[in-house]
Amino acid sequence: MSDSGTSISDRHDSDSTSSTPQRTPQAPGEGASERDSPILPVPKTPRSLMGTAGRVVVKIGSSSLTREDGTLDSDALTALVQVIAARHAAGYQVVLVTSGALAAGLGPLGLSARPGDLATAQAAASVGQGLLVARYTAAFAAHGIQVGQLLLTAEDTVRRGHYRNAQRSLERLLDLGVVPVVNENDAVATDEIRFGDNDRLAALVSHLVRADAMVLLTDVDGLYDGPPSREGSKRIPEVRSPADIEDVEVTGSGSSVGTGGMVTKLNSVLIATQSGIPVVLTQAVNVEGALRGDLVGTWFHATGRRTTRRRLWLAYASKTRGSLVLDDGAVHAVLGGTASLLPAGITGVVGEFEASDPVELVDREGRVVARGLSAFDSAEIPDLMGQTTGDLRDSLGEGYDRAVVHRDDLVLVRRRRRS
Ligand SMILES: Nc1ncnc2c1ncn2[C@@H]1O[C@H](COP(=O)(O)OP(=O)(O)O)[C@@H](O)[C@H]1O
Ligand SMILES: N[C@@H](CCC(=O)OP(=O)(O)O)C(=O)O
Repeated sequence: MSDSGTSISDRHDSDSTSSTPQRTPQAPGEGASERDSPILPVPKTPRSLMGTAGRVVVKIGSSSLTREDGTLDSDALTALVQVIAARHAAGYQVVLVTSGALAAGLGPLGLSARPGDLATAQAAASVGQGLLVARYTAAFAAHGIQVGQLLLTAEDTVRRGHYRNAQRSLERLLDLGVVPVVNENDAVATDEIRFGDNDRLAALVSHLVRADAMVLLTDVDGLYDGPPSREGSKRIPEVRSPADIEDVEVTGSGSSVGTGGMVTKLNSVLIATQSGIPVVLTQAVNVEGALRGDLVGTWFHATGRRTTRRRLWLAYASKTRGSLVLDDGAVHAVLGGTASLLPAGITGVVGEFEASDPVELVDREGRVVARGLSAFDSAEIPDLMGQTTGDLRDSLGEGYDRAVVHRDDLVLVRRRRRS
């Protein structure tokens, strides 16, 4: 139990925006809570909920934890810990997702800049991670708080089994009043499975712990309507839906130490808000105000309700093996949100994949419409294309009269435009 007597949350979908510090025990796992919610209105997510959000994930980027010379900024770290410790003492739960391992490892290895090759970057992160957690351990200890380190890869946040393990550890740590300190497992994450930035990791951790809100801390005070360095660019205080920021210019390159710039932050925001978790994006120095619900940075309202782990994996963490080309009717049906992809709507298949592999569903121009799990091997599909399920049953037999991608195994990437 935490100092304040809080215990694990009962994290039902309906609970996601109305938390108080008092929580009731929950058995970790998936069960009914991992099923998609029925189509219900998205609860309102005003900033004022921050003040009483029972469980918050706070992510701080490398740019906010490093000095100009690239070394770790202990003062910034101490200031952040002070704010989180106060929140913890008030009976609220915080999961900290922190970057900075690589930066912390540069000095001890005599490196002056981020290494270009993966192996040296991994070595620096390996050296730096120990130092980083030692700093956090000492800084939280000054407030009587224990920290627990969790190093995750993309797979751990979405793959069955891995996901449950991570979820169980996080729940137990929070139950014990520990502040979990999470980073990507840089030393072992290969190019294939790594995030590279911690922004999406923070969103998937927020989903995993059913956070009530997520705070992204960086070196700029929120999302600007153009690159912040450009004269005249203004901060956007509030975003109600992705359509609000369709025309905003964002770049993937950010500070010299950060990875992904604003692009990965907006991806992260999309994952969280579509899962029912509102986000505040602001400068690290504003963390106290952000947690209080002050008008700092950019507030992104939740736009959806909690989605299944499988759909998250499909949308954000899986690597597709090939693609299915859809005719216009199939594109329209799939974008409608309730139809499965039937063989009749497929006009082509690209790449080699096996049944159950993730594939992209693309329109005639090659634009990705959705991602899904194919029910057939790529080699089988040419014989099914363009045929109705009735014809297929007659010609190939039962077992072929079904969807190529079932609705439950499909996530939209492009939304139907309002007409
Ligand atoms: N439209 C925009 N609004 C705000 N920041 C932007 C925008 N486009 C690009 N950026 C850049 O994103 C950077 C933050 O990303 P990054 O360096 O990866 O930070 P972190 O280390 O905190 O993850 C900012 O320094 C800013 O220059
Ligand atoms: N896991 C890496 C973080 C990579 C990174 O730069 O992330 P971010 O600063 O969030 O863009 C580290 O600890 O160095």
